[in-house]
Amino acid sequence: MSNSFADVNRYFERAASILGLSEAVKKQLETPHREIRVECNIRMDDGTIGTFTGFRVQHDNARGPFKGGLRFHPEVEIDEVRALASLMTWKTAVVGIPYGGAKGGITVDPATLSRGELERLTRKFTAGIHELIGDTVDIPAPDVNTNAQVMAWIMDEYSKFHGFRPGVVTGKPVDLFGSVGREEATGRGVMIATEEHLKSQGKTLADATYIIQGFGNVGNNAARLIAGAGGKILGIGDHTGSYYDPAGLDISGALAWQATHRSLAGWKAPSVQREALVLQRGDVLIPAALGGVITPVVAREVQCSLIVEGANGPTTPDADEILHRRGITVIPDIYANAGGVTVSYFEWVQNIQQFAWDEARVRRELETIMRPAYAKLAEVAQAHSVDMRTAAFIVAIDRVARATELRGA
Ligand SMILES: NC(=O)C1=CN([C@@H]2O[C@H](COP(=O)(O)OP(=O)(O)OC[C@H]3O[C@@H](n4cnc5c(N)ncnc54)[C@H](OP(=O)(O)O)[C@@H]3O)[C@@H](O)[C@H]2O)C=CC1
Ligand SMILES: O=C(O)CCC(=O)C(=O)O
Repeated sequence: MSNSFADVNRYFERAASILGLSEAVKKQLETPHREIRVECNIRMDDGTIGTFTGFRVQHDNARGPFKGGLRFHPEVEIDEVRALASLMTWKTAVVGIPYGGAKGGITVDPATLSRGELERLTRKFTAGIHELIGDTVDIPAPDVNTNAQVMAWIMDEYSKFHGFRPGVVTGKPVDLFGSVGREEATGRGVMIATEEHLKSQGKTLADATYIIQGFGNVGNNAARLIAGAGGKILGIGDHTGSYYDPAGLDISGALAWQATHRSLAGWKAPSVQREALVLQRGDVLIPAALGGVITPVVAREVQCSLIVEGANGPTTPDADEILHRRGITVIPDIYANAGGVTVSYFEWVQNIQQFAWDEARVRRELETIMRPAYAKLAEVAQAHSVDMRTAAFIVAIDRVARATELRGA
């Protein structure tokens, strides 16, 4: 399952036509600025040569340097990277941080590589794109199957060409100019987005039950934080196992199991089929794995009344329409999962200032961005009588279009 650029552009078109943008401006905003494809040949541990393909799509930089994660996954391909890059443009605009949008990826299953092979591949990719990234140009960060260590290798490889520039990537280890709070930031942002919406309904996080698909960086931090705020998590799952208990799952137990076994496989809790997890009964569904998982078939059967998109592009446009008709509210990815890039922004600011913030400050500043952004979307949704996704795209496109016009051709 992957994201498609055409799908993102259906959402774009819907909002752009409400804004009354001309065809020329729409085309300018939709079209990626630059697409990089690099062949990465590395020496494998067994002495053979491994050939992998890496991509970086720089979608738009009207509002600041290109910004977005790097994904290592067997399904990475150019159309998906384009889709994810454009989502980054709209995401950074929705939360009003001074960036454009980009995304990268390498078509590889990192589980099949040794640590040494992974490092050589990361360095090869960095060497292939180093002239086109930089702390004022394009700033990668973690995404699916990449982490702080991968960012450290990118920073180190980049420094061989350009000297010490820690702001070239974010999501670095805290011991290597990373920011406290970046690791959990996307999950924390998902929690804040959920809390804001529940608040608008007169409820708290503790008043709802949750199903979370994906138990990686986004999913497990969202689960931990929501459970910590009193929310009852009924369902969780990763690639290896899905679990559902209407009485509530022991999230601390799941996290401890994952920490020692590196996945949820074998965890002792009532299990369900992987595809069935998102269809179970609960109040809030948080997809936090891959794109395209909420298809029209799923949308017709989902039982939760609120979907908070931790993943990028989890809902296809046809499914989105069905959810809308069924009265199911969707808090869209470009707002709901923006906590990660927001704390990446804080990391970049700290790198530039060479001054580290404490965790309390990171959390406080994240709240001051995420909470008013929700209020803005709710206001626009009401003013235009549209759903929250269309409202988010209206806010984002308006900001990017204004910056583009002010900068001129
Ligand atoms: N990391 C970040 O800061 C941000 C991430 N996102 C988005 O959030 C989503 C998750 O990213 P992230 O948490 O970083 O990635 P991770 O690689 O840390 O985790 C991905 C999770 O999804 C699970 N998964 C993969 N395929 C399936 C499947 N078919 N069914 C169920 N679970 C599956 C993985 O399971 P397993 O480990 O068993 O393979 C893992 O638990 C992505 O869409 C990403 O683009 C959005 C904003 C920021
Ligand atoms: O932290 C970042 O720069 C980007 C994270 C990301 O890839 C995303 O928000 O989808």
